Amino acid sequence: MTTISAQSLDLTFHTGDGPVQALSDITLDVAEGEFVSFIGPSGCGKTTFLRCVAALETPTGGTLTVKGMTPDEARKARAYGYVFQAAGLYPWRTIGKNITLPLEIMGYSKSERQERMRRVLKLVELEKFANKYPWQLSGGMQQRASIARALSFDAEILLMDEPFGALDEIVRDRLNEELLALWKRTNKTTLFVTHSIPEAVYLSTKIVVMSPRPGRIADVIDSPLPRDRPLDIRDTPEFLAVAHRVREGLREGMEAA
Ligand SMILES: Nc1ncnc2c1ncn2[C@@H]1O[C@H](COP(=O)(O)OP(=O)(O)OP(=O)(O)O)[C@@H](O)[C@H]1O
Repeated sequence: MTTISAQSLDLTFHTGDGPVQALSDITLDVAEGEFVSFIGPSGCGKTTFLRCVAALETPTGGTLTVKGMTPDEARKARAYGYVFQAAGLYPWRTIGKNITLPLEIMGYSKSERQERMRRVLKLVELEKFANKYPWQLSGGMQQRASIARALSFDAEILLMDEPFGALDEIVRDRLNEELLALWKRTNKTTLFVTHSIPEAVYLSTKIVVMSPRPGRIADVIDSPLPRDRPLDIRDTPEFLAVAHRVREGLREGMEAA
């Protein structure tokens, strides 16, 4: 079943310096349970596309549906959770209270909030940290807490905008493995923005390679890799072949721009 469908999507920002075309003719279908990465140079519209899905931007052309609804209807139906590059946790609230905050706003009862908070902290293996404050956690743990918060209200779609961009490579590798395991357990449809070719290839069932000015799709790669992916799959010829195709797509996109 198609969860997200973009048909000939355009978005032009009108700025003081004239129009900026951020997205041009984006046509893409994302099936339920897929893990889709968006990769491309800075300014190619990756974040803008996610923001359109989240109803934070309004396209100026084309159509976009989320679970058969307009993005705004999907937002009201709480179809997605959003994870940003910075974990965005409130420093004065404990990890547990950061996670229950959106649930409180949504009107869940106290016992339901506690139950959900415990469940999602367990999913990201932070169950012992509910009473700690964000500054008592490492950057990677904070990002996991932020993922737990996005999962807490059972959104079917997870939107992740470079969630591991600020982390060192070893932590990032571990979080990639954990995210993959989490995705397999929860089967969430995931849209994931990254600048890293290995990260995109390791995580995704589909890789969308974008090119800049205006942001267009240069290539869409359906990954031939199995869903079970130990980290050392990155040394296999199949993995390297996909990585090569992504690199080619990025290069061709840059040359055409
Ligand atoms: N609110 C806005 N007003 C005007 N221009 C904008 C706005 N938001 C984004 N843009 C422009 O739209 C283009 C796409 O931006 P976007 O942030 O989506 O790119 P990106 O691929 O996510 O980049 P990065 O990898 O650096 O995060 C850029 O040229 C950006 O300057």
